Amino acid sequence: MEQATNLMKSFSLPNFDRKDALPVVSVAAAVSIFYASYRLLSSSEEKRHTFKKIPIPSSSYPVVGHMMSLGKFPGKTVSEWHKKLGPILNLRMGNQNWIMIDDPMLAHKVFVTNGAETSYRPSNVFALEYHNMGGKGVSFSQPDGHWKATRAAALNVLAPKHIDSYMPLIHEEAKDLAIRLIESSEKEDGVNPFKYLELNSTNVVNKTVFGKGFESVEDSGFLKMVKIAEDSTTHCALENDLGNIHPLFSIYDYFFNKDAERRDFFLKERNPFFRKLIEEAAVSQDHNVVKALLEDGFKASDDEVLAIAADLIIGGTDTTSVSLLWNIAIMCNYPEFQKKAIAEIDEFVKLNGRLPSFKERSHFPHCISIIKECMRFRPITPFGLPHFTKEDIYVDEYIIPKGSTLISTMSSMHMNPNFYSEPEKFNPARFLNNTKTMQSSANGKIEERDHFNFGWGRRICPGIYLAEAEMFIAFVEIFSRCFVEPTSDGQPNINTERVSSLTILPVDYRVKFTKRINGFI
Ligand code: HEM
Repeated sequence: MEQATNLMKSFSLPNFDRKDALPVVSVAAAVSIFYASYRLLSSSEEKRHTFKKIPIPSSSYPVVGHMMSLGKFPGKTVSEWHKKLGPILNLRMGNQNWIMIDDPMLAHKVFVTNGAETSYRPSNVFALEYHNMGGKGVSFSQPDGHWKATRAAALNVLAPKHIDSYMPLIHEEAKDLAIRLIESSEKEDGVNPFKYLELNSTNVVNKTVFGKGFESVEDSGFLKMVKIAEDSTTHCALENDLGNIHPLFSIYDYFFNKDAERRDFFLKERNPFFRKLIEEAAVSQDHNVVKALLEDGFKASDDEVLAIAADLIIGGTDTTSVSLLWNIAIMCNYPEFQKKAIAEIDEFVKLNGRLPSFKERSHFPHCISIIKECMRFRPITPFGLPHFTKEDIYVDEYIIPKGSTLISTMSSMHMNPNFYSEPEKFNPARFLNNTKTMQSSANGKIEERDHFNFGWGRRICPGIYLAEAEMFIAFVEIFSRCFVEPTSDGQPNINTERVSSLTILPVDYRVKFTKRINGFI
C-alpha cells in the first residue's frame, strides 16, 4: 500500500503559485485549442480524402446525363453497371443527382439507419400537387409536412385488425378468380390471366376502400378504374416531370401542352370519379376505409380522403396483380413446385374439409416459400419508389450529397450472391426456415429480410399485410382447383420482361388452368 502511495506521489505535478501558473495555463489552453482545431480540420480533411468516390458510369452525355443511356430496360442496364462498378452508383439525370444502391446491407444503412434524413421523396409536381393534392396523401408527401398524420391514418386502416374484417370478401374474390381462370381457359384452350388478376386486386382494394366492386373484366367501371390507375402512375413517374429533370426540357411540355393535359386528367377526370365513389362509400351501411377515415379519430377532410383513397387504389392494384402474374408464369415453368404446393393444400383440405384462412398459413411452409421466392426471383419494380435526402449522409466510406435522389436497384439487389446463395436459381427452399410473414420480415432485422419489393424504412409499404393475405389466398384457391400448364404456344417466358410505368411484367403469355380431377375442392 505504502509503495502504491509513493508511486502516486511520484506522478503528481509540482506545486505552482496561482499567479505563476496563469501564463502556463493560458499557453497550454491556447496550444490545446490550436491542436484541437488542427485535429478537427485535419480529421475532416482526412475524412474527405479517405471517403471513396461513388462510381459514375461512363455513358453520360452533356445536359441529359445518363437519361439516354438507360435503354428500354433501365433496371437491367443499371444492374449491369452495378456488376461492373460496384454496389453504389452515381447517375446524372439532367440536373438531378441519382444514387443507385444494389447491396441490401448498404441500402439498409442508407434508408433505415439514416431514415430521418432519407425518407423524403424527390420533388415531382404532378405526384405531390395533383396526385397527393398538395401533400394531403401518403405516397409522395414529404415527412416534414402532413405525411406523418396521413401515413398513420393509412397504417391504421391497413392494420391487420382492420384487414381481418375484410377477409371474407378476399376469399370470395379469390374463389371467383380461380373459377374465371378455369372457365375462360376451357373456352379458349388457354388464357392470359392478367386482366382476371387485375379484376381480383382491383375488387379487393375497391371493396375495402369504397365498399364496391366490379362484376366482370368487361365492366365499364372496372375498365375506367384500370385506366385511371394507369394514367395516374404514368403522370407521377419521375421521368415524366421533364421540367424538373432539366429546365430546358420544359420546352417539350410547353409545345406539346403536356402540363395542361396532366392537370386536366387529375382535376377533370380522376377527382370527380373518386369523389363520386367516396360520396357513396360514406353513406354505405357496410364498413369501408372511407368511413374509417372519416370516423376513426383522424377526421380527414374531403381532399385528404380522396388523396389517401387514391394512394391505396394505385398502390394496391397493379402491384399485387403483377406479383401473381409472375407467380403463375413461374409455377407453369416449375411443375415440381406446383406439385409440392398442391400436396400441402390437399393435406389441409382432407383434414379440415375447407380451404385455410390466412391465419392458418403456418401449415403451408411450401406455399409461403414459393410465394416469397417468386417475388425475389422476379421483383415487380425496377427501382421501387425513389427516396431523397435533404442532408449529406455518411455511409460506410461514401458521402451521399444532400439533394440526391436515392434508389434501390431491385433486380440486382435480389440477385446479390452475398445475400442469396445461388441467386440465379429458383429455389423456394431458401425460405423454408423463414416463413414468418413478409410484413414482419420487412419490418425486422436486415439479415432476416426475405426480399425488398416492399421498400424501406419509414416509407415501407403500409399495405404489406393486405397484399400478402390477398396473394396467399389467391394462390391457395387457384392450386386447390387446378394445375397450371403451358398451351401449344409453349412455356411462359420468364427470362424477358416488359416495363409498364412503375412495374416490370412478364411478356404477355397464355397458360391453361386445367381443373384437377383429383382435387378436393
Ligand atoms: C405486392 C404488392 C405490393 C408491393 C410490391 C408494394 C411495394 C411498395 C413499395 C416499393 C413502396 C415504396 C416504399 C419505399 O418508398 O421505400 C410502396 C409504398 C406504398 N404502398 Fe405498396 N406495395 C404493394 C401493395 C400495396 C397495397 C395492397 C397497398 C394498399 C392498399 C399499398 C399502398 C402503398 C402506399 C400508400 C405506399 C406509400 C407509402 C409512403 O410513401 O409512406 N401497397 N409499396
